[in-house]
Amino acid sequence: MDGSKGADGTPRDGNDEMGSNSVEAAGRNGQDAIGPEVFDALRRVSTATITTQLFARGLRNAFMAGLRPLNPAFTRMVGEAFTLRNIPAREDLDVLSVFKDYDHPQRLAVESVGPGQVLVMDCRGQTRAASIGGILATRLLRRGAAGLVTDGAVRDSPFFAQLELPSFAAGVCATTNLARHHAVDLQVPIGCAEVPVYPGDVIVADAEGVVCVPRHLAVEVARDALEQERLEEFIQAEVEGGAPLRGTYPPDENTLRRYRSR
Ligand SMILES: O=C([O-])CC(=O)C(=O)O
Ligand SMILES: [Mg+2]
Repeated sequence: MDGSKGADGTPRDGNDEMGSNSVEAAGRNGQDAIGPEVFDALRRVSTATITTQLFARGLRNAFMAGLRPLNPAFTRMVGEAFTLRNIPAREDLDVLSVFKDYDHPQRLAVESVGPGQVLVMDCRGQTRAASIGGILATRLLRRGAAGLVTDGAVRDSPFFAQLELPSFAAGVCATTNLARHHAVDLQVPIGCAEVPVYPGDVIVADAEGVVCVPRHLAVEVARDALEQERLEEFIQAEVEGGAPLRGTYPPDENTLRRYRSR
């Protein structure tokens, strides 16, 4: 990519407070190389901005439409995806006694999510049973998880409304998971709200919802998203001050000059 321009075509200014160099260095070594400054940057930008940055790179299906935060006081979330895939339940297999096995995939998933990771569950959009409940979510919190995401439902939702763990779901349903879901695989590619999620992708959420950033794009999206928001803050102030859209949004050369010399 042209070093002087962001992915949305807007120029970057020089005083990048995240420090582009340190960020790019952090991403060089592949799977284990996303630096904390990248997560910090993604935590500071909106999911809307991130979807624009992904769109500019050809990715149009990254936002998990329809998922809502369960505790409006805890929506900011950034972490690597730890995935759990469910298939439809079968009555003869999915009975209460399966949980006598502490290594049941649903329980194993909860006990495997690492500090800073986000448990992302594929429930095929099926909300007529819970995918997780309050006790398991509490365990995730104690393990240091960054949050949980499901395209199914949760049970114990009044508890989730108080829980200090960012949690996003497509609905609420008191019925236990076994009624609809059979947990099968951990750490495999999944679909969540029709969005592909690969283990290790970077999951970002705010009050609007959840977006999945493919891992290999996390560094540049974080960098360019910060710059997009700086510019948009300026544009917002211009529009609040009475500026018309023409020349302002998107900014023409005049507006950009004033932005750069502010
Ligand atoms: O059966 C479940 O989904 C688990 C549950 O209620 C909980 O974790 O509190
Ligand atoms: Mg419960």
